[in-house]
Amino acid sequence: MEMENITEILNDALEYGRKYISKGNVATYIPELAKVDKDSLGISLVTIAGGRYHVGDWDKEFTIQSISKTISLIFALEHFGPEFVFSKVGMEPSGDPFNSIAKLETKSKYPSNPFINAGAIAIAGLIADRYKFEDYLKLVHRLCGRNSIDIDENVYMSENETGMLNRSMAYLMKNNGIIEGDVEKTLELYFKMCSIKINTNDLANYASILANGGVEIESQIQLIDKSTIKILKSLMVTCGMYDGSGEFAIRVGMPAKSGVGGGIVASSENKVGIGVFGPSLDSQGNSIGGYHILEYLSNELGLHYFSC
Ligand SMILES: NC(=O)CC[C@H](N)C(=O)O
Repeated sequence: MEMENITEILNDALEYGRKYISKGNVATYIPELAKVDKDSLGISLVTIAGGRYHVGDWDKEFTIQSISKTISLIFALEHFGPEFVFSKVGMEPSGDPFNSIAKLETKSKYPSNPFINAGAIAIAGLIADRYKFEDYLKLVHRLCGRNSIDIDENVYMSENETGMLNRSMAYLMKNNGIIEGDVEKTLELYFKMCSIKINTNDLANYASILANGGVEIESQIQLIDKSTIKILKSLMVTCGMYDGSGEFAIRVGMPAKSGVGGGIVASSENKVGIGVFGPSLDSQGNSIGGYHILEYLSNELGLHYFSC
């Protein structure tokens, strides 16, 4: 891949993404998130050869939100194994909004996949029974390459105070035997996971490990098992962009995961890891600027998994 003019391409991508900001809105259902600057936009890109590039608001911190669901899946797969994890949650896209409770009542007591809220709460339940938030945070530090990462207390409190739909799903799953332990402990862990503060550089570091088969670029250490990577990236392709995952697969073609804080993590196999941030969201809850930035980069740099 030609990387000489990468900063120029990133700046062009940023300007392209900026045009879409006004078509979206920041998340307001978590009151603390409504306070963020809608116009922020940043990109970080790390190549598997170790090149690092940043443009825009790449060092602005935002909360990781649903991107945390990928790291809790890694944590659960590596501590409990796939058989146990997938005895609690499915592997299929839901086709419903990320916070929908509907299918838990009408279709199956098992959440459709680990990346919708219900699925991630079920996985938080597995973790909360046996581990502490600090154990999870250590994995975040390792994957993002920064030990100073911590939670945003205000966002955590805001989610805990207002997350009644998440609370309802958790109690329904407790009733149905999906959550075995303490529901409030499960929710505390889930809300803390969502409230972790990161920047796009942290996401690009993490994404570069995904692009590099689980191996950290600098140390060449295998941080994530290859079998975990296979499951994780497959789910990122099918479910990573909520019920917009199908169109994203066509337009962008990278395993990715978004969060309502405005972040998206995306990786292109054996090429690059990318983190983008733009808190203005589309109707599905994906960063609208970030989505278009990734589409631009996919086209310009040939990052689509089926690009030829
Ligand atoms: N899609 C998201 O990023 C949602 C995460 C958010 N903390 C919630 O539980 O609703």
